[in-house]
Amino acid sequence: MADELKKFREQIDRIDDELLRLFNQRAALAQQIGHVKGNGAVLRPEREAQVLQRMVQSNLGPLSGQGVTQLFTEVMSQCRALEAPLRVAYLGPHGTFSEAAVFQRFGQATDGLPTESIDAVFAAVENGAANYGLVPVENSTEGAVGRTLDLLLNSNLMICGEVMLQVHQCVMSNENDLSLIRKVYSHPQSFGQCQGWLNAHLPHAERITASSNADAARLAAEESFAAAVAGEQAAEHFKLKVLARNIEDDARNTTRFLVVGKQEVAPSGRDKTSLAMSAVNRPGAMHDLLAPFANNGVSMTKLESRPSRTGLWEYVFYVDIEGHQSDAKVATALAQLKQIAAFVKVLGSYPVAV
Ligand SMILES: O=C(O)C(=O)C[C@]1(C(=O)O)C=C[C@@H](O)C=C1
Repeated sequence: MADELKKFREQIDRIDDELLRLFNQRAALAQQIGHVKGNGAVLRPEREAQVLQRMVQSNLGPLSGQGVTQLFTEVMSQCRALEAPLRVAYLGPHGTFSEAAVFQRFGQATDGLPTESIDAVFAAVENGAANYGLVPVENSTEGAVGRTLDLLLNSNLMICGEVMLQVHQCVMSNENDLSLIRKVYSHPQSFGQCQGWLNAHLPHAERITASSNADAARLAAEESFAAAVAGEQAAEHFKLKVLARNIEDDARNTTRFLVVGKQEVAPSGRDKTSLAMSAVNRPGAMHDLLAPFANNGVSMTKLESRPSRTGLWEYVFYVDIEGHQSDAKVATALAQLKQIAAFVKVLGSYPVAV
């Protein structure tokens, strides 16, 4: 048994030596690419998406597709950081799901900049304090994030990418046992996602709303007999014990985030285009707006409406379509749409989340 273990570990050592040599060879190439780019953008979302897709497709296992994605995200993160530091603004404080989404997408060699609001994320990118921003746009249980949609409409920033984060909620506390909990802090959205579990396991604990999950964890850390519902990252940050994991009522609970920046992203081969549009006020106008997509064989993956804020009962429609704005079909559909819509703004073309 001991002999066998030793033999396997020697093989692993040899593989690690080889991996290290190859990682450094890859990193040196990234440095050379950095010089070729000069002052151009270091982050190339389309290239990163292609690298991840190719690796997932060629993966023969036993590593999972998600595992391969995580490994290569970190490899690219380290390589990219040798070209230039990457600063990404997000909705803070430390310990939020937004922070987790930043590191899931960009890897650990990233400088995260927590801000106080979604507005402040946009402002940080606009004024150059951050290279990119990451903002929540919709949750599978709670729906659209209106503030993000409104800001996209009025900002010059473009959507450069999307991130899908599986949201797992935990109960965390200074206490060791659920039976001691008298108060639970959380953000209203998280309470909404965990109602069933809380009713079953903490029916008598008072539920107190906090401005973010991370703030809930901070409050719970300052008290006895209190707990917070938040992501595991908040427990680590505030040194709380996790008393229960995955307490969300829907196990598929997912939040979609957008990466915003000043860059137009080139096609990756698997892209989405987001746009905002409004119809002239006459019968059938909405139907007409959707016709260019159907007529050109462009699939719509999302349709969301928001009050336009310019007149009573006028709406802006947010649409996601498959394909890049430079694809022939998409370009034709957009040209036709511009002829008939009262207003159209392309918010960006970007790779589908890998
Ligand atoms: O191909 C590039 O442009 C690189 O800079 C290399 C690399 C990588 O590590 O593969 C790193 C950063 C870019 O965002 C894309 C890819």
